[in-house]
Amino acid sequence: MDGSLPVIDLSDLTAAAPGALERVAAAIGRAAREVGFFWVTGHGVSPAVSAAAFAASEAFFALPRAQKAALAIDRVGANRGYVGEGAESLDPSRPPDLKEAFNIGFDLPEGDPERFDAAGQRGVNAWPELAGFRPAVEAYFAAVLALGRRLHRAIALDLGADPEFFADKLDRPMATLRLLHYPPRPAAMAPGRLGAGAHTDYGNLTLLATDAVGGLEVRRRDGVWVAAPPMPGAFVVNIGDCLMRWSNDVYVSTPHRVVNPEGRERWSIAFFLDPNPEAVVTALPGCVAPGEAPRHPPITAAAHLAARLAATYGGA
Ligand SMILES: O=C(O)CCC(=O)C(=O)O
Ligand SMILES: [Fe+2]
Repeated sequence: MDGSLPVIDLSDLTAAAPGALERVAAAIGRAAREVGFFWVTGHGVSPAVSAAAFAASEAFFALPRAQKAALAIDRVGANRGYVGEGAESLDPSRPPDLKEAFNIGFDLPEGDPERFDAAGQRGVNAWPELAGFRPAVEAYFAAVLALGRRLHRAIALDLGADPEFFADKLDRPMATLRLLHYPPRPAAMAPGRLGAGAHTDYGNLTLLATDAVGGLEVRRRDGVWVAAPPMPGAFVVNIGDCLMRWSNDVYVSTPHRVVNPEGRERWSIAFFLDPNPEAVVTALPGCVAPGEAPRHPPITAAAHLAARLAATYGGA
């Protein structure tokens, strides 16, 4: 593999054609077991919606530092808000990532008793004062959430469950959209510093849209890092740790990283889809051989995510 990840065309699924779910389920199942990463085309997310989200992201990161800092994640809470350059190490053994990010979460409506929670995943988004930013980002959020849920129907089928298995585990998800901005690699930089250090993603699925600059690298099964060149209009989808656990490790959550390009900025938008906080993550029956025990004990999705986030921000 030279970085050419499998490409799965979802056109039939998007159009609800007969047999499409079975075909896509088989293709995703193969990619999820062998690589843990694949591209999707024909996904139904409008190019205009994506372009508007990228434009909103560029406008946000161009704001004066103080305006971004006013929305800092430790002020906003609940994993929402601005993460400045140097604040995060996706690979905690390396110097901090050379990137900045803005997180938008799945908000429950006003008056919902679970709109806030003590465990820190539920909360309310903070928005910059930028005309058009919020509607552009919310439209993109809704589009990728719908796509993520559609992909889960195929995944459930592939893992031997009913296609609707995940529906009530993703109706109030811990979903996070991250606008990401990678500055060009500076001339003098701490050795080993990357845009995003090697990591696996924490949740069920990640849907990543990148610009045409490149820099994403994926670790092959044999340990070799390969570049995953951008594919305009497509999403990179990868399996996260939580879905690997649902699948009893049948699917792989594959390490990846971002190397900042020389002399160029890079923008990407990652959408992390995690289950509802109270969903109990436990191996699907179809993934456990008769007479064998699941490889991991059950855990709530909230506890799983909290543990992974704590490690990244220099905690546990
Ligand atoms: O920006 C990218 O291309 C990838 C980012 C990523 O892997 C992450 O934020 O988890
Ligand atoms: Fe990632």
